[in-house]
Amino acid sequence: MQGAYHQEVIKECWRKCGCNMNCGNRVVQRGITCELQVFLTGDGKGWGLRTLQDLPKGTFVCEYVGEILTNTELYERNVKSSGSERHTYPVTLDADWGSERILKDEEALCLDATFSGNVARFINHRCFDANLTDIPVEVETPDRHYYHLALFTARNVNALEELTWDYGIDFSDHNHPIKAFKCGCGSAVCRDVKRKS
Ligand SMILES: C[S@@+](CC[C@H](N)C(=O)[O-])C[C@H]1O[C@@H](n2cnc3c(N)ncnc32)[C@H](O)[C@@H]1O
Repeated sequence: MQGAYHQEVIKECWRKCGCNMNCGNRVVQRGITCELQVFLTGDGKGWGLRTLQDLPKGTFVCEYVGEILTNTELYERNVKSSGSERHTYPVTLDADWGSERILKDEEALCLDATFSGNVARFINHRCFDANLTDIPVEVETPDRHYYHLALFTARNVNALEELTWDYGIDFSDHNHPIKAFKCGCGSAVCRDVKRKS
């Protein structure tokens, strides 16, 4: 994943720490605190998400919420809905960080926001220089098979700026089970250049 602000994993305080909810190491579990707005982008990307306040670099914006599926369940869901265009992109959870073990498909988890999610499902993609970056966060459970995926600002973001995230799509991979959209991120380093020509 891209972003100027990136660290491997955040472990937030939990019930065994003896602190309370005001502890400075309980950020993601307190939920969204900045003013966000879903808006119509008007540039062909459909709905998007923007901030209504200036956000300094490193601000927690929101969690990426979705149904937790195994890769096998996601594949079956995709097969059943083939033909209808997908409007959300499942996020693969890189479970077992730090371990050399390669997970089997039926074990590997992902978050699918197609039927159930939060405002993060309105965040549009931007190649490379997106203003949000994702950081795995361990909240409450030390189980490394599942973690929360939190989105933080990768730089200072001004009020009314659209919030964007690099979905990590390989636009040249035509064999991927999910057909990529034609990217209109507008980035000078857009990865979808060949498809446009
Ligand atoms: C997670 S949704 C984002 C919210 C979406 N714009 C909506 O109106 O619900 C992902 C979808 O948004 C659109 N999208 C996101 N980023 C885009 C981009 N850079 N260029 C064109 N379309 C984009 C694509 O249709 C994609 O399938």
